[in-house]
Amino acid sequence: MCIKYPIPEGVKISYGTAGFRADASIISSTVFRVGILAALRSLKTISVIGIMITASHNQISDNGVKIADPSGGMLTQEWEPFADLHGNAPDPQNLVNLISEFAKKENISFGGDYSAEVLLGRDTRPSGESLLEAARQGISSVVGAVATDMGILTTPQLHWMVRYRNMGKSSLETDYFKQLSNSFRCLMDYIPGEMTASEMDELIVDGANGVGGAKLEVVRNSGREGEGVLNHGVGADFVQKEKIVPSGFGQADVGKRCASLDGDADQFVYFHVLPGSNNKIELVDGDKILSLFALFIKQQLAVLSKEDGRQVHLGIVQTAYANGASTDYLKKLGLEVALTPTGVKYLHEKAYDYDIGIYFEANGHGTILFSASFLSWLETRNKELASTPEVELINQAVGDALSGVLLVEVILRHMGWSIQKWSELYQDLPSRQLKVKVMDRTAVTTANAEAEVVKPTGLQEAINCEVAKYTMGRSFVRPSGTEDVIRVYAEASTQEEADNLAKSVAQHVDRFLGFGSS
Ligand SMILES: CC(=O)N[C@H]1[C@@H](OP(=O)(O)O)O[C@H](CO)[C@@H](O)[C@@H]1O
Ligand SMILES: [Mg+2]
Repeated sequence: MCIKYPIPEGVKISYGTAGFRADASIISSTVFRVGILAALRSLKTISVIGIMITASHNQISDNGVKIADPSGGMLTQEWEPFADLHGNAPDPQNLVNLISEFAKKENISFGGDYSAEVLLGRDTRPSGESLLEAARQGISSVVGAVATDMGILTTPQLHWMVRYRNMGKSSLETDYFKQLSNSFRCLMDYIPGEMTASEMDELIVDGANGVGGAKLEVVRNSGREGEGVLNHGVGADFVQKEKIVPSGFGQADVGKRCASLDGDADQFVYFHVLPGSNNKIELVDGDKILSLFALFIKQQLAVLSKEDGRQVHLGIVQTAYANGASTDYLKKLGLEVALTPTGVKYLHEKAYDYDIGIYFEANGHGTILFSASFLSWLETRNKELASTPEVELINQAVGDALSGVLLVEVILRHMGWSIQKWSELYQDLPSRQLKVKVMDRTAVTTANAEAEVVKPTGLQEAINCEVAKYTMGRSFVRPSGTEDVIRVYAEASTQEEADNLAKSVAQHVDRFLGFGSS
Protein backbone atom coordinates (compact mmCIF):
# COMPACT_ATOMS: atom_id res chain seq x y z
CA MET A 1 0.00 0.00 0.00
CA CYS A 2 1.41 3.35 -1.00
CA ILE A 3 0.85 6.07 1.65
CA LYS A 4 0.75 9.56 0.18
CA TYR A 5 -0.26 12.70 2.03
CA PRO A 6 1.94 12.60 5.17
CA ILE A 7 0.44 14.14 8.29
CA PRO A 8 1.71 17.70 8.94
CA GLU A 9 3.98 18.10 12.00
CA GLY A 10 2.11 18.49 15.28
CA VAL A 11 -1.38 18.12 13.78
CA LYS A 12 -3.89 16.06 15.77
CA ILE A 13 -7.51 15.96 14.64
CA SER A 14 -10.33 13.86 16.04
CA TYR A 15 -13.55 12.43 14.63
CA GLY A 16 -15.75 14.90 16.49
CA THR A 17 -19.43 15.84 16.52
CA ALA A 18 -19.65 15.46 12.74
CA GLY A 19 -16.46 13.89 11.40
CA PHE A 20 -13.02 15.49 11.03
CA ARG A 21 -13.01 19.25 10.64
CA ALA A 22 -10.12 21.75 10.55
CA ASP A 23 -8.46 24.44 8.47
CA ALA A 24 -8.50 23.10 4.90
CA SER A 25 -4.72 23.51 4.55
CA ILE A 26 -3.95 20.79 7.11
CA ILE A 27 -6.63 18.22 6.40
CA SER A 28 -5.63 16.41 3.17
CA SER A 29 -3.74 13.61 4.96
CA THR A 30 -6.83 13.01 7.11
CA VAL A 31 -9.10 12.93 4.05
CA PHE A 32 -6.75 10.46 2.34
CA ARG A 33 -6.93 8.18 5.38
CA VAL A 34 -10.73 8.51 5.53
CA GLY A 35 -10.70 7.25 1.93
CA ILE A 36 -8.97 4.08 3.12
CA LEU A 37 -11.32 3.79 6.09
CA ALA A 38 -14.42 4.12 3.91
CA ALA A 39 -13.15 1.37 1.61
CA LEU A 40 -12.61 -0.87 4.67
CA ARG A 41 -16.12 -0.07 5.86
CA SER A 42 -17.48 -1.00 2.45
CA LEU A 43 -15.65 -4.36 2.56
CA LYS A 44 -16.87 -4.99 6.09
CA THR A 45 -20.53 -4.23 5.35
CA ILE A 46 -20.51 -5.47 1.73
CA SER A 47 -22.34 -2.25 0.88
CA VAL A 48 -21.77 1.09 -0.74
CA ILE A 49 -20.32 3.73 1.62
CA GLY A 50 -20.29 7.54 1.25
CA ILE A 51 -17.72 10.25 1.88
CA MET A 52 -18.85 13.87 2.12
CA ILE A 53 -16.31 16.67 2.01
CA THR A 54 -17.74 19.67 3.82
CA ALA A 55 -17.29 21.84 6.88
CA SER A 56 -21.01 22.68 7.00
CA HIS A 57 -21.64 26.10 8.59
CA ASN A 58 -17.96 26.75 9.40
CA GLN A 59 -16.03 29.54 7.68
CA ILE A 60 -14.97 29.06 4.07
CA SER A 61 -11.29 28.40 4.92
CA ASP A 62 -12.22 25.27 6.93
CA ASN A 63 -13.09 21.93 5.46
CA GLY A 64 -13.93 18.49 6.75
CA VAL A 65 -14.84 14.94 5.94
CA LYS A 66 -17.43 12.49 7.18
CA ILE A 67 -18.48 8.96 6.31
CA ALA A 68 -22.01 7.81 5.50
CA ASP A 69 -22.83 4.24 6.54
CA PRO A 70 -24.89 1.82 4.38
CA SER A 71 -28.23 3.07 5.79
CA GLY A 72 -27.26 6.62 4.77
CA GLY A 73 -26.74 7.54 8.45
CA MET A 74 -23.48 8.57 10.11
CA LEU A 75 -20.53 6.18 10.46
CA THR A 76 -21.22 3.71 13.28
CA GLN A 77 -19.86 5.08 16.56
CA GLU A 78 -18.09 1.74 17.11
CA TRP A 79 -15.60 2.68 14.41
CA GLU A 80 -14.90 6.21 15.67
CA PRO A 81 -12.02 5.23 18.01
CA PHE A 82 -10.34 3.50 15.08
CA ALA A 83 -10.99 6.52 12.86
CA ASP A 84 -9.16 8.62 15.47
CA LEU A 85 -6.18 6.29 15.73
CA HIS A 86 -5.96 5.80 11.98
CA GLY A 87 -6.38 9.53 11.27
CA ASN A 88 -3.49 10.40 13.58
CA ALA A 89 -1.06 7.54 12.83
CA PRO A 90 2.32 9.30 12.84
CA ASP A 91 3.99 7.50 9.90
CA PRO A 92 3.19 5.18 6.97
CA GLN A 93 4.48 2.03 8.70
CA ASN A 94 2.38 2.75 11.76
CA LEU A 95 -0.66 3.34 9.57
CA VAL A 96 -0.18 0.07 7.65
CA ASN A 97 0.19 -1.83 10.94
CA LEU A 98 -2.96 -0.26 12.36
CA ILE A 99 -4.94 -1.13 9.24
CA SER A 100 -3.84 -4.74 9.16
CA GLU A 101 -4.52 -5.22 12.89
CA PHE A 102 -7.95 -3.63 12.54
CA ALA A 103 -8.79 -5.63 9.40
CA LYS A 104 -7.89 -8.83 11.26
CA LYS A 105 -10.02 -7.87 14.26
CA GLU A 106 -13.00 -6.96 12.06
CA ASN A 107 -12.58 -9.99 9.78
CA ILE A 108 -12.10 -7.85 6.70
CA SER A 109 -10.42 -9.65 3.85
CA PHE A 110 -8.81 -7.96 0.85
CA GLY A 111 -9.00 -9.13 -2.74
CA GLY A 112 -12.17 -11.23 -2.24
CA ASP A 113 -15.28 -11.38 -4.45
CA TYR A 114 -16.72 -8.09 -3.26
CA SER A 115 -14.93 -4.91 -4.31
CA ALA A 116 -15.34 -1.88 -2.08
CA GLU A 117 -17.38 0.99 -3.53
CA VAL A 118 -17.45 4.52 -2.18
CA LEU A 119 -19.58 7.45 -3.39
CA LEU A 120 -17.91 10.84 -3.05
CA GLY A 121 -19.59 14.23 -2.70
CA ARG A 122 -18.38 17.72 -1.84
CA ASP A 123 -19.86 21.13 -1.14
CA THR A 124 -18.87 24.35 -2.95
CA ARG A 125 -15.72 25.15 -0.90
CA PRO A 126 -12.72 25.97 -3.10
CA SER A 127 -10.61 23.40 -1.23
CA GLY A 128 -13.15 20.66 -2.03
CA GLU A 129 -11.73 19.58 -5.37
CA SER A 130 -8.21 18.74 -4.16
CA LEU A 131 -9.55 17.11 -0.99
CA LEU A 132 -11.85 14.96 -3.09
CA GLU A 133 -8.77 13.84 -5.00
CA ALA A 134 -7.07 12.95 -1.68
CA ALA A 135 -10.10 10.82 -0.74
CA ARG A 136 -10.10 9.14 -4.13
CA GLN A 137 -6.40 8.26 -3.76
CA GLY A 138 -7.07 6.82 -0.31
CA ILE A 139 -9.89 4.65 -1.67
CA SER A 140 -7.78 3.48 -4.63
CA SER A 141 -4.98 2.40 -2.34
CA VAL A 142 -7.22 -0.46 -1.16
CA VAL A 143 -7.04 -3.26 -3.68
CA GLY A 144 -10.01 -3.37 -6.05
CA ALA A 145 -11.85 -0.45 -4.40
CA VAL A 146 -13.85 1.85 -6.68
CA ALA A 147 -14.51 5.56 -6.02
CA THR A 148 -17.43 7.26 -7.78
CA ASP A 149 -17.48 11.05 -7.82
CA MET A 150 -21.11 12.20 -7.50
CA GLY A 151 -20.13 15.88 -7.90
CA ILE A 152 -21.13 18.95 -5.91
CA LEU A 153 -23.96 17.91 -3.59
CA THR A 154 -25.69 18.88 -0.38
CA THR A 155 -24.70 16.61 2.52
CA PRO A 156 -28.20 15.05 2.70
CA GLN A 157 -28.17 14.29 -1.05
CA LEU A 158 -24.99 12.23 -0.65
CA HIS A 159 -26.45 10.38 2.36
CA TRP A 160 -29.68 9.79 0.44
CA MET A 161 -27.75 8.39 -2.56
CA VAL A 162 -25.88 5.92 -0.35
CA ARG A 163 -29.14 4.78 1.24
CA TYR A 164 -30.95 4.36 -2.07
CA ARG A 165 -28.02 2.61 -3.79
CA ASN A 166 -27.97 0.07 -0.96
CA MET A 167 -31.72 -0.44 -1.30
CA GLY A 168 -31.10 -1.31 -4.95
CA LYS A 169 -32.97 1.79 -6.12
CA SER A 170 -31.94 4.35 -8.68
CA SER A 171 -30.03 7.05 -6.83
CA LEU A 172 -29.04 9.82 -9.20
CA GLU A 173 -29.48 13.46 -8.26
CA THR A 174 -32.44 13.67 -10.65
CA ASP A 175 -34.09 10.79 -8.73
CA TYR A 176 -33.66 12.75 -5.50
CA PHE A 177 -35.34 15.84 -6.95
CA LYS A 178 -38.09 13.76 -8.58
CA GLN A 179 -38.88 12.13 -5.23
CA LEU A 180 -38.98 15.44 -3.39
CA SER A 181 -41.02 17.34 -5.93
CA ASN A 182 -43.52 14.51 -6.62
CA SER A 183 -44.09 13.96 -2.89
CA PHE A 184 -44.48 17.69 -2.28
CA ARG A 185 -46.97 18.10 -5.11
CA CYS A 186 -48.92 15.06 -3.99
CA LEU A 187 -49.18 16.27 -0.37
CA MET A 188 -50.18 19.77 -1.45
CA ASP A 189 -52.91 18.23 -3.61
CA TYR A 190 -54.35 16.44 -0.56
CA ILE A 191 -55.04 19.75 1.13
CA PRO A 192 -58.64 20.76 0.48
CA GLY A 193 -59.43 24.16 -1.03
CA GLU A 194 -57.96 25.89 -4.05
CA MET A 195 -55.46 28.71 -3.86
CA THR A 196 -54.65 31.09 -6.63
CA ALA A 197 -51.05 32.06 -7.28
CA SER A 198 -51.63 35.53 -5.81
CA GLU A 199 -53.04 34.07 -2.57
CA MET A 200 -49.99 31.90 -2.09
CA ASP A 201 -47.59 34.08 -0.17
CA GLU A 202 -44.03 33.50 -1.14
CA LEU A 203 -41.23 31.90 0.83
CA ILE A 204 -37.84 33.61 0.60
CA VAL A 205 -34.81 31.33 1.02
CA ASP A 206 -31.29 32.31 2.13
CA GLY A 207 -28.88 29.78 0.58
CA ALA A 208 -25.88 30.71 2.84
CA ASN A 209 -23.85 31.24 -0.38
CA GLY A 210 -23.42 27.49 -0.35
CA VAL A 211 -24.46 24.33 -2.12
CA GLY A 212 -28.13 24.63 -1.08
CA GLY A 213 -28.22 27.98 -2.88
CA ALA A 214 -26.72 26.36 -5.96
CA LYS A 215 -29.46 23.70 -6.03
CA LEU A 216 -32.38 26.14 -5.92
CA GLU A 217 -33.56 28.35 -8.75
CA VAL A 218 -35.06 31.24 -6.83
CA VAL A 219 -32.91 31.94 -3.82
CA ARG A 220 -31.00 34.76 -2.16
CA ASN A 221 -27.33 34.25 -1.24
CA SER A 222 -27.05 31.57 -3.88
CA GLY A 223 -23.26 31.63 -3.85
CA ARG A 224 -23.23 32.59 -7.51
CA GLU A 225 -20.78 35.19 -8.82
CA GLY A 226 -20.85 38.40 -6.74
CA GLU A 227 -23.28 37.08 -4.10
CA GLY A 228 -20.90 37.00 -1.14
CA VAL A 229 -18.89 34.50 0.86
CA LEU A 230 -20.03 31.09 2.12
CA ASN A 231 -21.55 31.28 5.64
CA HIS A 232 -20.32 34.88 6.06
CA GLY A 233 -23.14 36.85 7.68
CA VAL A 234 -25.62 34.43 6.08
CA GLY A 235 -27.07 30.98 6.67
CA ALA A 236 -28.93 29.03 9.33
CA ASP A 237 -26.23 28.97 11.98
CA PHE A 238 -25.60 32.72 11.73
CA VAL A 239 -29.32 33.51 11.88
CA GLN A 240 -29.94 31.14 14.79
CA LYS A 241 -27.02 32.33 16.90
CA GLU A 242 -27.07 36.09 16.10
CA LYS A 243 -30.84 36.51 15.72
CA ILE A 244 -30.42 39.19 13.05
CA VAL A 245 -31.21 39.24 9.31
CA PRO A 246 -28.75 37.51 7.00
CA SER A 247 -27.06 39.67 4.41
CA GLY A 248 -29.37 40.45 1.46
CA PHE A 249 -32.47 40.70 3.70
CA GLY A 250 -33.87 43.88 5.22
CA GLN A 251 -36.83 46.14 5.86
CA ALA A 252 -38.37 45.36 2.46
CA ASP A 253 -38.97 41.84 3.79
CA VAL A 254 -40.74 42.75 7.04
CA GLY A 255 -43.26 40.06 7.99
CA LYS A 256 -42.50 37.74 5.07
CA ARG A 257 -41.86 34.03 5.59
CA CYS A 258 -38.11 33.42 5.23
CA ALA A 259 -35.92 30.32 5.61
CA SER A 260 -32.14 30.03 5.99
CA LEU A 261 -30.16 26.94 5.00
CA ASP A 262 -26.59 26.31 6.14
CA GLY A 263 -23.50 25.84 3.95
CA ASP A 264 -24.16 22.15 3.16
CA ALA A 265 -27.97 22.30 3.45
CA ASP A 266 -28.47 19.78 6.26
CA GLN A 267 -29.73 22.44 8.66
CA PHE A 268 -32.46 25.10 8.39
CA VAL A 269 -34.38 27.66 10.41
CA TYR A 270 -37.23 30.03 9.56
CA PHE A 271 -37.58 33.69 10.51
CA HIS A 272 -39.45 36.88 9.75
CA VAL A 273 -37.97 40.36 9.78
CA LEU A 274 -39.23 42.72 12.48
CA PRO A 275 -39.92 46.37 11.67
CA GLY A 276 -37.24 48.83 12.82
CA SER A 277 -33.75 49.74 11.80
CA ASN A 278 -31.84 47.24 13.95
CA ASN A 279 -32.21 44.23 11.60
CA LYS A 280 -33.83 42.16 14.35
CA ILE A 281 -35.76 39.04 13.43
CA GLU A 282 -38.27 36.77 15.08
CA LEU A 283 -36.50 33.41 14.91
CA VAL A 284 -38.39 30.18 14.31
CA ASP A 285 -35.67 27.69 15.23
CA GLY A 286 -35.22 23.91 15.09
CA ASP A 287 -37.22 23.52 18.31
CA LYS A 288 -40.22 25.24 16.75
CA ILE A 289 -39.87 23.26 13.52
CA LEU A 290 -39.84 20.14 15.70
CA SER A 291 -42.91 21.37 17.58
CA LEU A 292 -44.78 22.00 14.32
CA PHE A 293 -43.94 18.49 13.05
CA ALA A 294 -44.84 16.92 16.41
CA LEU A 295 -48.18 18.72 16.60
CA PHE A 296 -49.08 17.76 13.04
CA ILE A 297 -48.13 14.10 13.45
CA LYS A 298 -49.94 13.89 16.79
CA GLN A 299 -53.09 15.21 15.11
CA GLN A 300 -52.79 12.73 12.23
CA LEU A 301 -52.20 9.84 14.63
CA ALA A 302 -55.28 10.80 16.65
CA VAL A 303 -57.38 10.42 13.49
CA LEU A 304 -55.73 7.10 12.59
CA SER A 305 -56.04 5.56 16.04
CA LYS A 306 -59.71 6.57 16.30
CA GLU A 307 -60.35 4.51 13.17
CA ASP A 308 -57.99 1.67 13.88
CA GLY A 309 -57.11 1.57 17.58
CA ARG A 310 -53.37 0.95 16.98
CA GLN A 311 -51.21 2.68 19.57
CA VAL A 312 -48.30 4.37 17.85
CA HIS A 313 -45.24 5.16 19.96
CA LEU A 314 -44.28 8.75 19.07
CA GLY A 315 -41.06 10.07 20.61
CA ILE A 316 -39.27 13.42 20.53
CA VAL A 317 -35.50 13.78 20.78
CA GLN A 318 -33.75 17.04 21.71
CA THR A 319 -30.42 18.16 23.22
CA ALA A 320 -29.60 20.43 26.16
CA TYR A 321 -29.59 23.36 23.67
CA ALA A 322 -33.35 22.97 23.17
CA ASN A 323 -35.09 26.07 24.45
CA GLY A 324 -36.72 25.24 27.81
CA ALA A 325 -40.02 26.64 26.55
CA SER A 326 -40.05 24.12 23.68
CA THR A 327 -39.51 21.14 25.98
CA ASP A 328 -42.32 22.41 28.25
CA TYR A 329 -44.62 22.85 25.26
CA LEU A 330 -43.92 19.33 23.94
CA LYS A 331 -44.41 17.75 27.36
CA LYS A 332 -47.70 19.65 27.79
CA LEU A 333 -48.83 18.13 24.48
CA GLY A 334 -48.38 14.80 26.30
CA LEU A 335 -45.32 13.78 24.26
CA GLU A 336 -42.37 11.76 25.47
CA VAL A 337 -39.17 13.84 25.25
CA ALA A 338 -35.67 12.31 25.42
CA LEU A 339 -32.40 14.28 25.61
CA THR A 340 -29.10 13.18 24.05
CA PRO A 341 -25.65 14.77 23.73
CA THR A 342 -25.07 17.25 20.87
CA GLY A 343 -24.62 15.82 17.37
CA VAL A 344 -27.03 14.28 14.91
CA LYS A 345 -25.38 10.88 15.35
CA TYR A 346 -26.77 10.69 18.92
CA LEU A 347 -30.23 12.09 18.17
CA HIS A 348 -30.70 9.92 15.08
CA GLU A 349 -29.81 6.77 17.01
CA LYS A 350 -32.24 7.60 19.82
CA ALA A 351 -35.06 8.31 17.36
CA TYR A 352 -34.93 4.66 16.25
CA ASP A 353 -36.44 3.71 19.63
CA TYR A 354 -39.90 4.83 18.50
CA ASP A 355 -42.49 3.97 15.83
CA ILE A 356 -42.12 7.60 14.86
CA GLY A 357 -39.10 9.48 16.21
CA ILE A 358 -38.83 13.22 15.58
CA TYR A 359 -35.49 14.78 16.39
CA PHE A 360 -34.11 18.29 16.05
CA GLU A 361 -31.24 20.34 17.38
CA ALA A 362 -32.17 23.93 18.19
CA ASN A 363 -29.99 25.07 15.29
CA GLY A 364 -32.16 23.19 12.79
CA HIS A 365 -30.55 19.77 12.17
CA GLY A 366 -33.23 17.13 12.28
CA THR A 367 -35.67 14.82 10.61
CA ILE A 368 -38.47 12.32 11.28
CA LEU A 369 -37.79 8.59 11.35
CA PHE A 370 -40.51 6.01 10.75
CA SER A 371 -39.93 2.43 11.89
CA ALA A 372 -40.25 -0.39 9.37
CA SER A 373 -43.15 -1.95 11.30
CA PHE A 374 -45.07 1.34 11.40
CA LEU A 375 -44.56 1.87 7.66
CA SER A 376 -45.72 -1.63 6.77
CA TRP A 377 -48.82 -1.20 8.96
CA LEU A 378 -49.51 2.12 7.23
CA GLU A 379 -49.03 0.57 3.83
CA THR A 380 -51.48 -2.26 4.52
CA ARG A 381 -53.96 0.23 5.84
CA ASN A 382 -53.60 2.47 2.80
CA LYS A 383 -54.15 -0.48 0.48
CA GLU A 384 -57.38 -1.24 2.33
CA LEU A 385 -58.63 2.32 1.94
CA ALA A 386 -57.51 3.27 -1.52
CA SER A 387 -54.32 3.16 -3.47
CA THR A 388 -52.12 6.04 -2.41
CA PRO A 389 -49.04 6.97 -4.41
CA GLU A 390 -45.71 6.53 -2.67
CA VAL A 391 -44.98 9.73 -0.76
CA GLU A 392 -41.47 10.11 0.63
CA LEU A 393 -40.88 13.75 1.37
CA ILE A 394 -38.77 13.22 4.48
CA ASN A 395 -35.16 12.19 4.07
CA GLN A 396 -34.78 9.13 6.35
CA ALA A 397 -31.00 9.09 6.04
CA VAL A 398 -30.26 12.40 7.73
CA GLY A 399 -31.71 15.89 8.38
CA ASP A 400 -32.22 17.65 5.05
CA ALA A 401 -32.93 21.37 4.70
CA LEU A 402 -34.50 21.06 1.24
CA SER A 403 -36.93 18.30 2.21
CA GLY A 404 -37.49 19.87 5.65
CA VAL A 405 -38.51 23.23 4.17
CA LEU A 406 -40.96 21.49 1.83
CA LEU A 407 -42.55 19.62 4.75
CA VAL A 408 -42.90 22.85 6.75
CA GLU A 409 -44.58 24.45 3.74
CA VAL A 410 -47.05 21.55 3.43
CA ILE A 411 -47.94 21.64 7.13
CA LEU A 412 -48.34 25.43 7.28
CA ARG A 413 -50.66 25.23 4.28
CA HIS A 414 -52.57 22.35 5.87
CA MET A 415 -52.99 24.29 9.12
CA GLY A 416 -53.70 27.54 7.28
CA TRP A 417 -51.01 29.21 9.39
CA SER A 418 -48.79 32.21 8.71
CA ILE A 419 -45.24 32.22 10.07
CA GLN A 420 -46.44 34.63 12.78
CA LYS A 421 -49.12 32.20 13.93
CA TRP A 422 -46.57 29.34 13.94
CA SER A 423 -44.13 31.44 15.91
CA GLU A 424 -46.77 31.99 18.59
CA LEU A 425 -46.99 28.25 19.43
CA TYR A 426 -44.98 29.21 22.52
CA GLN A 427 -42.64 32.02 23.47
CA ASP A 428 -38.92 31.19 23.54
CA LEU A 429 -37.07 31.84 26.77
CA PRO A 430 -34.33 34.42 26.10
CA SER A 431 -30.98 32.64 25.66
CA ARG A 432 -27.34 33.39 24.96
CA GLN A 433 -24.47 31.31 23.62
CA LEU A 434 -20.80 32.20 24.09
CA LYS A 435 -17.52 30.53 23.18
CA VAL A 436 -14.47 30.49 25.45
CA LYS A 437 -10.97 29.70 24.18
CA VAL A 438 -9.16 27.51 26.69
CA MET A 439 -5.82 25.71 26.87
CA ASP A 440 -7.24 22.21 26.55
CA ARG A 441 -10.92 21.74 25.87
CA THR A 442 -10.69 17.98 26.51
CA ALA A 443 -10.19 18.85 30.20
CA VAL A 444 -13.99 19.30 30.39
CA THR A 445 -16.05 16.14 30.68
CA THR A 446 -19.82 16.09 31.11
CA ALA A 447 -22.68 13.82 32.13
CA ASN A 448 -26.47 13.78 31.95
CA ALA A 449 -26.64 14.53 28.20
CA GLU A 450 -24.02 17.29 28.67
CA ALA A 451 -26.16 19.22 31.15
CA GLU A 452 -23.62 18.73 33.98
CA VAL A 453 -19.87 19.15 34.21
CA VAL A 454 -18.00 16.24 35.81
CA LYS A 455 -14.49 17.64 35.37
CA PRO A 456 -12.83 19.94 36.33
CA THR A 457 -14.02 19.49 39.89
CA GLY A 458 -15.78 22.55 41.26
CA LEU A 459 -16.88 24.05 37.94
CA GLN A 460 -20.40 22.61 38.15
CA GLU A 461 -20.82 24.00 41.68
CA ALA A 462 -19.75 27.42 40.41
CA ILE A 463 -22.31 27.21 37.58
CA ASN A 464 -25.02 26.14 40.06
CA CYS A 465 -24.32 29.22 42.22
CA GLU A 466 -24.72 31.53 39.19
CA VAL A 467 -27.90 29.81 37.97
CA ALA A 468 -29.48 30.12 41.44
CA LYS A 469 -29.36 33.94 41.11
CA TYR A 470 -31.92 33.98 38.25
CA THR A 471 -35.57 33.12 37.77
CA MET A 472 -35.96 30.39 35.16
CA GLY A 473 -32.14 30.28 34.94
CA ARG A 474 -30.42 27.35 33.22
CA SER A 475 -26.84 27.09 32.02
CA PHE A 476 -24.38 24.43 30.91
CA VAL A 477 -20.96 24.22 29.29
CA ARG A 478 -19.37 21.59 27.03
CA PRO A 479 -16.37 21.22 24.75
CA SER A 480 -17.26 21.79 21.09
CA GLY A 481 -16.70 18.82 18.80
CA THR A 482 -16.13 21.01 15.74
CA GLU A 483 -14.15 24.02 17.01
CA ASP A 484 -11.36 24.45 19.54
CA VAL A 485 -13.58 26.14 22.16
CA ILE A 486 -15.76 25.52 25.19
CA ARG A 487 -19.36 26.48 24.47
CA VAL A 488 -21.47 28.23 27.13
CA TYR A 489 -25.28 28.21 27.00
CA ALA A 490 -27.59 30.18 29.28
CA GLU A 491 -31.26 30.99 29.40
CA ALA A 492 -33.31 33.08 31.82
CA SER A 493 -36.53 35.05 31.97
CA THR A 494 -35.12 38.21 30.30
CA GLN A 495 -32.46 38.73 27.63
CA GLU A 496 -30.37 40.82 29.98
CA GLU A 497 -30.41 38.06 32.59
CA ALA A 498 -29.55 35.38 30.02
CA ASP A 499 -26.63 37.56 28.82
CA ASN A 500 -25.38 38.13 32.37
CA LEU A 501 -25.70 34.48 33.31
CA ALA A 502 -23.77 33.38 30.19
CA LYS A 503 -21.11 35.99 30.89
CA SER A 504 -20.54 34.96 34.48
CA VAL A 505 -20.44 31.25 33.60
CA ALA A 506 -17.94 32.03 30.82
CA GLN A 507 -15.78 33.82 33.40
CA HIS A 508 -15.77 30.69 35.58
CA VAL A 509 -14.76 28.58 32.57
CA ASP A 510 -11.92 30.99 31.93
CA ARG A 511 -10.90 30.93 35.60
CA PHE A 512 -10.81 27.11 35.68
CA LEU A 513 -9.36 26.43 32.22
CA GLY A 514 -8.27 29.65 30.51
CA PHE A 515 -4.77 30.72 29.66
CA GLY A 516 -4.36 32.55 32.93
CA SER A 517 -5.54 29.57 35.02
CA SER A 518 -2.26 27.75 35.61
C1 LIG B 1 -24.17 24.38 19.73
C2 LIG B 1 -24.13 23.97 18.32
O1 LIG B 1 -24.73 24.63 17.48
N1 LIG B 1 -23.41 22.87 18.02
C3 LIG B 1 -23.29 22.32 16.67
C4 LIG B 1 -21.85 22.05 16.32
O2 LIG B 1 -21.32 21.10 17.22
P1 LIG B 1 -20.29 21.44 18.39
O3 LIG B 1 -19.86 20.10 18.91
O4 LIG B 1 -21.09 22.22 19.37
O5 LIG B 1 -19.20 22.24 17.79
O6 LIG B 1 -21.77 21.50 15.00
C5 LIG B 1 -22.44 20.22 14.88
C6 LIG B 1 -22.21 19.69 13.48
O7 LIG B 1 -22.68 20.54 12.48
C7 LIG B 1 -23.92 20.38 15.22
O8 LIG B 1 -24.54 19.13 15.16
C8 LIG B 1 -24.07 21.00 16.59
O9 LIG B 1 -25.41 21.27 16.87
MG1 LIG C 1 -24.48 21.55 7.99
